[in-house]
Amino acid sequence: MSMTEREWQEEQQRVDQVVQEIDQQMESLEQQVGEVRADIVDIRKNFWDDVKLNFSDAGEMYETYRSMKQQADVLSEHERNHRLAQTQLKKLQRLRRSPYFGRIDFAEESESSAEQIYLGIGTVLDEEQENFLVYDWRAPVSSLYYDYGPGPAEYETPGGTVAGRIDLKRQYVIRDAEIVSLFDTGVTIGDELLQEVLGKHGDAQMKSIVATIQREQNQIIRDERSKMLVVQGAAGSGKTSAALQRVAYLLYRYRETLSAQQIVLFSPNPMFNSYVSTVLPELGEENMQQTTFQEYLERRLGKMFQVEDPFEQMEYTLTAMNELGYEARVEGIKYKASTRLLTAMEEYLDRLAQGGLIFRAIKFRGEVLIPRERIKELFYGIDDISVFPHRMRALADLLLEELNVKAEEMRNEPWVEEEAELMDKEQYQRAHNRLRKEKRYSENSFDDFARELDVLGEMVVQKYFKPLRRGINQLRFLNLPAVYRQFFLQQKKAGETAHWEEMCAQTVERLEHGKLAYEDATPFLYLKERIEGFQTNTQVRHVFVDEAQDYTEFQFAFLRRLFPHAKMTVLGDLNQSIFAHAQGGDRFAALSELFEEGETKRIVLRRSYRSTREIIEFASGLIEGGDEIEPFNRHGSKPTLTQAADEQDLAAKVAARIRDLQEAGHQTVAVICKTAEESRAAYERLKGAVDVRLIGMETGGFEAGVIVIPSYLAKGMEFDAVLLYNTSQERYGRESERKLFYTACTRAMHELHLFTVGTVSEFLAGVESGSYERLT
Ligand SMILES: Nc1ncnc2c1ncn2[C@@H]1O[C@H](COP(=O)(O)OP(=O)(O)OP(=O)(O)O)[C@@H](O)[C@H]1O
Repeated sequence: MSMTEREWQEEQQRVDQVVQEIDQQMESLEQQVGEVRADIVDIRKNFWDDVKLNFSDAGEMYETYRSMKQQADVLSEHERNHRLAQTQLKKLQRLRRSPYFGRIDFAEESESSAEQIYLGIGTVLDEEQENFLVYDWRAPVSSLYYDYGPGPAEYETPGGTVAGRIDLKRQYVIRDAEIVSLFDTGVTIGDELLQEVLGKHGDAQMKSIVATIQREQNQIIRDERSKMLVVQGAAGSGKTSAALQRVAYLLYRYRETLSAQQIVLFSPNPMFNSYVSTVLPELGEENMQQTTFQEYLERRLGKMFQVEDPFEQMEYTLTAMNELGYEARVEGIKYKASTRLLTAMEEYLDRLAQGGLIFRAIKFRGEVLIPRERIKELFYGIDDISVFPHRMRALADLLLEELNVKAEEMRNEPWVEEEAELMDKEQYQRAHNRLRKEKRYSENSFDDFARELDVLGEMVVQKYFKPLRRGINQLRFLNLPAVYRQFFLQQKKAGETAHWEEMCAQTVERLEHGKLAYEDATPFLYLKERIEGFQTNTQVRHVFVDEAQDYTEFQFAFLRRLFPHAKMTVLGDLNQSIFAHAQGGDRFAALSELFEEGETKRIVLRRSYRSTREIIEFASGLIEGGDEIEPFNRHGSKPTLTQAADEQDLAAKVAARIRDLQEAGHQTVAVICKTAEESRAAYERLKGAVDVRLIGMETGGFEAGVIVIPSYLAKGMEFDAVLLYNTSQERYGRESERKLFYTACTRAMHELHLFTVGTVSEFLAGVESGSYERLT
């Protein structure tokens, strides 16, 4: 539908009016901010003048304290207002540039005339503070815009459902207060606008999608009922985008009670954190907390072990297939990810309750003070067979008592007396004072001297025992690595396992070297927590897990326990299950068991927005069920496959393609290699010919330009153009590498180019030969 000249003018006039109002509000806010700032400076300057300082007696002191506290309170209240005003000011600045992006004319059932509802990233009220010039996109009424086209429509409010009719749905692109484009749309939010948004070049930062949120995404964003929201979404279907918009929505919906600190996003790697970090600030919201599961494991276990990270494990599974013990390790990775291990471990814990825990002797100056057997005896002698953590605490108390007895005995040992004699004057004085206070001095100076020595001896022993006591309080007498090891020494073969003994032996050996493999980290931590007591986080209200296909069932069970008061939003794509532990089956099904029946909701996203139709059609041939993925109708050139003669030819051809892509104006170009090893080699070959950056685990940030990156690190991100460095059968031949290959292809927005030396991967057999172009 085309817009008449007059309509356009009228719309621009309205923009002008709103901008005027925003200007006024900004002006008065700025003035307010200025005043508050002046006040703050003033208070700070006069802080000590305004409080009455008087410390002469208790009453006065209290007065002084009160007056100081009052001043401090006034100051912090002012500072809070200042911060709020400044946030508001920033939001208005953004709104001034682009006050809204959508409009619906909605007539409630009972009324004949429609109200015009404009949607932007924040609320703008008119001068009287009565009418909404712009509604926040998260307001209840705004969901109409995302859920319906013209015709009957309804939305939920806290007070109930409001039904009516949409007469018009219009979209705007406004830049610097000028309407750039304007169109009316049907049910789905304008393909035109989406086309425009998606056709753009990518940059190093993820964008907000408020203006074009799709109906099925809106369901995810606004869900308030589910305790567990599970999203299975195709590559590029907007899972991460929806998750971030959902955070913004929750912060708005529960603004009185929920803060950004109470929301945690688990992301795949630190680089990803930087990639998504601008989305929320762009919407005028504070960022939620971001972490990786590895970061958590490190924090909990890093002092005890050298903990392997998931990408090291990945690199091993992708490169070490010819090494001894490879199969056993991969088998172990799968077993240790499963709830079979969880069950076996629970049984083990039941056995441990009766006997078999392993302790460390408490040693002092190289000698055993309390032997292991004694600790064991004490532990299993505790009558109360309640839960482990309580028994541990009781044991610690018994050991502390035992330690006191030892201290008593030790007091008169020669080394103690020697140390006591070496004590300085001050310490002597303290011993003296103590005896006086306790009225233990007699008239006999010889006895008194002995007593003094006794007290000094006690002081010496106590000083030396301090670390022991601390250790006992931290339950360091428990030998957890040995307890974990023992499990693998005793555990009988579980199910279909061809390399059981070898896997167990490997596990035991690694632990003996102070190493904890990634697959062992969560089970180990679980065992530790079950025995010592779970450390939970009761502050967090919402946990988001992105790239959820990478997590094990075991890890989910763990997260659930770690955040007992949180709702969970779990987003992933089973077709991108690239870890060895994650092959096959609907692994999200088990998630519903973490909560009560009816508390879990599943949403499936089939539409893919990232890549052109040509790229999706190519990539979906690589996986089973790929035909269920619906490409968004945006066209580009067909993917290409270039045959290279050898490694040198390969690098030359890749470099030439990179130059072409840069000339065509692509900002972000990724050369994706299978492994870190291959990435390094490719980088060495390319760096002389083109300006490239090598990305590894330790890379924290993400910038525009050309990068060389291992496949598993590129996960979750997107690039204007993707070049797959070497897609030979040798590199991508094992069935377990299929999803890795697919994941790499789906990182491309506009162009996808494959290169190969020798026979190309068999995975391409599933792809229609017409869907890509062969080059030499
Ligand atoms: N409603 C939308 N409007 C505009 N762009 C969208 C929309 N939904 C998704 N996109 C765009 O599609 C691309 C892919 O989105 P996103 O990274 O969130 O997908 P994903 O499902 O997390 O992908 P993957 O599983 O491959 O990591 C991004 O560029 C995003 O901006």
